Amino acid sequence: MFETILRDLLLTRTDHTVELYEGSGSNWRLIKTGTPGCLGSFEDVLFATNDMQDTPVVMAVQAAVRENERVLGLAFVNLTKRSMGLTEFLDDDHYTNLESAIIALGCKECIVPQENVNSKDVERLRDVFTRCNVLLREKKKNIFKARDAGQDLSRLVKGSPEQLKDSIFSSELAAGALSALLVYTDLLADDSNYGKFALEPYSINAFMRLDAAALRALNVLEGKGDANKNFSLFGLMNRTCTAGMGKRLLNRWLKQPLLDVDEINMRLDVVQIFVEDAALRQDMRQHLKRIPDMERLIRKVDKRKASLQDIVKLYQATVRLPFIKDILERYNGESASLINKHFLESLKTWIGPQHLGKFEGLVEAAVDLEQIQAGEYIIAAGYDSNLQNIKSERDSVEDKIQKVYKAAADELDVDKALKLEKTSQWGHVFRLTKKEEPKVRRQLNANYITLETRKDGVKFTNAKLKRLSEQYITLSEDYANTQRALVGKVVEVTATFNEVFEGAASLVAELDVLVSFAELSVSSASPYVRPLITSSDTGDIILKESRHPCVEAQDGVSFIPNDCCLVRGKSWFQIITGPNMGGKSTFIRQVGVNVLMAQVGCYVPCDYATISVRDSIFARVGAGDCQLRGVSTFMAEMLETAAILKAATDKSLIIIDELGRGTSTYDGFGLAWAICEYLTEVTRAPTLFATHFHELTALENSADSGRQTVGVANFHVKAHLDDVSRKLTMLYKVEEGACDQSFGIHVAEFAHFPQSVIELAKEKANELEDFSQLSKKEDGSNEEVNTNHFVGSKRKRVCGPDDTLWGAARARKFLEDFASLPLDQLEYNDAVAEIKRLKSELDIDAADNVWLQQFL
Ligand SMILES: Nc1ncnc2c1ncn2[C@@H]1O[C@H](COP(=O)(O)OP(=O)(O)OP(=O)(O)O)[C@@H](O)[C@H]1O
Repeated sequence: MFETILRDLLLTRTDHTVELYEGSGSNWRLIKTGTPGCLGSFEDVLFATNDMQDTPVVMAVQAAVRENERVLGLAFVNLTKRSMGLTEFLDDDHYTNLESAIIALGCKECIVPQENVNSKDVERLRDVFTRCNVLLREKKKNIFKARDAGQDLSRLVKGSPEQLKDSIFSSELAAGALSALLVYTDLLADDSNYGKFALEPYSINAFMRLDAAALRALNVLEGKGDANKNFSLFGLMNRTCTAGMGKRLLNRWLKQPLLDVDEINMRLDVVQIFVEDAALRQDMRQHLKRIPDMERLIRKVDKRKASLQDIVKLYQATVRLPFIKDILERYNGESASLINKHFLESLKTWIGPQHLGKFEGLVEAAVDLEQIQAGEYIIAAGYDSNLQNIKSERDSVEDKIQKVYKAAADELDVDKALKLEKTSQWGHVFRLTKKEEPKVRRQLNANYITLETRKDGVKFTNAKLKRLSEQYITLSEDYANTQRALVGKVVEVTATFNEVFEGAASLVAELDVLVSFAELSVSSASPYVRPLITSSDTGDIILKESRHPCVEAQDGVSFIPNDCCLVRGKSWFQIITGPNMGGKSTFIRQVGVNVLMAQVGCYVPCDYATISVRDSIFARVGAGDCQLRGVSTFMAEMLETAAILKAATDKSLIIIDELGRGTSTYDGFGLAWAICEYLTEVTRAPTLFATHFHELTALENSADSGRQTVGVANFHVKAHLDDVSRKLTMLYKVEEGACDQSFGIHVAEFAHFPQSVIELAKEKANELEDFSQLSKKEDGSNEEVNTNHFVGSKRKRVCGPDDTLWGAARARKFLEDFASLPLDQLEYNDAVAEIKRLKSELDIDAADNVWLQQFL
């Protein structure tokens, strides 16, 4: 139960710290502390029976304003991986850069300087951490000072301190954050940390940027409520088989998709090898499967907490490495030089006699490998002469004990009823059953010492056995102490190989994930394909017959594949309309998921794919759990959209689903249109915009109005409505062109609404449709007039897309003409005449345009 509670508090909810006290009465002592970012000594409990899937990171952040710009200094420590880093960057009001750094680093906990004010700014900062499920703790400002950072860091970090200077002194803010973090984590108090940490170069632009909304929309990581493991990309892609290491790397890779075309192709090359050669893949899996979590074992060795069993596990991993090398050497295809350079060269050095060969020799000499079968991990007696002597002496005492036993059995003449037993209380003793005891009671009383009489028999000894037993106990203690000291020495020597182990562990983890990608690609019902990758400035995003990997993997779903062609200047911005439940969300998300998978280095669920690298994916889909954060659904939607408008560039990918549905139809449509215009004209990112506002489809023609857009195209998801039975069948096929019906009431019928509710809904929808065409005259009679309300569930348009488009272009012209009048140079009367002229021209043009008339 303790393990379960601990897992919930520290791994799932990540909003608590845990302290464990030991004692009784009024005397209690704190013995363990853990927080989501520093699991501390709880690590052993948390991962005693479960693999460690993720390595938590704790960070420190402090902000300052320089020349009217917000600068953030960030430092982070990964205590499991023993790595740390620091960076400084500019950020906007929404802290979008900070959010992507939190996601990419897998931060679970953050410290910030205590602010006395409860400003909007601090609130927004807090909101970022809440959104990302990070425990935020405020710490005294004075620990965020850069003064000792350089000195402290040089004690903790491997390598020459000279190299550190640049990182430290280039940013005082980040160095201050690092100082605070070192105080908070108390790393300097434990000298086993000295010289052990790797300083990682980190830049917020190193990987594809993902924010919390995108992670959620694309189902990247496992969620608590997931019905099965294929619900999330992590669950689906996790076919890793090493204990823990592969899982953790996959977790990290999913949060850090690559940007460099060559790096992506390198991963894809390796995946391709294992996709194409099934035997190679199977053999590799067989060996990877037997590799324990080397990273955790190394850490135990580092902390000198490893047992002999841990050392044996490391040994079992190292003896597998030559097999892995042999499998890699069997490959002689096109990418042989890559395999050689990336894996084989280092692998060969590590397993050679100078490195792991020595370690294997140590284990084989020191550990009694034969006893392992019996589950005993002990130092072989022959490894140490002292140990050997103690063992021989103890063996001879044991022989003598056997002789005494035999003599007693002869003397008491109770045949086989006399037993010799080893107890913890008295050492070796004799035991007779209660039934036999009366027969020899006289002899016992005369020559033996009775120790205990219980149901299971009488325990007794004699002077000889007592003396020998005491000798045996002393020798056993000596033996155990000598064993312990020797295990300590073995662990000490093992620690000298840690750097090699670390290299080998990361190589094995990488192979594990890449083989896992290959396994997924070939084992799916329709195989995946290798994507062609182009840089972000060139190429399009073309996915032929693409699928959503997680939806496709659900039982009972027969997935209908769809093409998606985001072509620059033509269909870079796509508006997707169609009935509820028609598959719009699934389609737009699947494009995001495919792009993410490709940049992680995996094959994609398509028949053909070419992808222009994206530096970020922004997604606004679904409401999420915003109520918990004290924000209304609509406000959350607006906040997420604001972040997209601020931070997206032409190198991003934007996915927006049903924007503006949380407010009135008018406001929603207005916002949606304005956002689309901004995205097509300013941001210019490839975008998939799923909407129920059919009027938005008019944007497609906006290029005709002379504006520079990225290429807007309409698509719709198809559904079939049977005229006779009124049955609606979703075809899930995405086709070109707009759709002008929403079928909302049909979907309600599917959901088995009471018939009376359905009927009323239809009636009211019709009323609204009529209302949009009829306006009541004052005398109460109905007269058909042209109104321009965008209302009605089916939104039968009084003004069509062409009206809107033409009208908007004409209105723009009027405003431009008006703006270009030299009013300051004209006489008053001339100015009035000019304006009247413009107005009357507009009136004439607007006579046939329903949309324009509403403004006149
Ligand atoms: N291509 C497909 N092939 C098979 N089933 C699909 C496909 N796309 C979607 N579905 C199924 O249809 C369901 C509804 O899809 P989705 O949520 O994408 O519809 P939607 O158009 O966004 O609906 P709404 O407008 O109501 O939000 C999905 O849960 C999925 O089970």
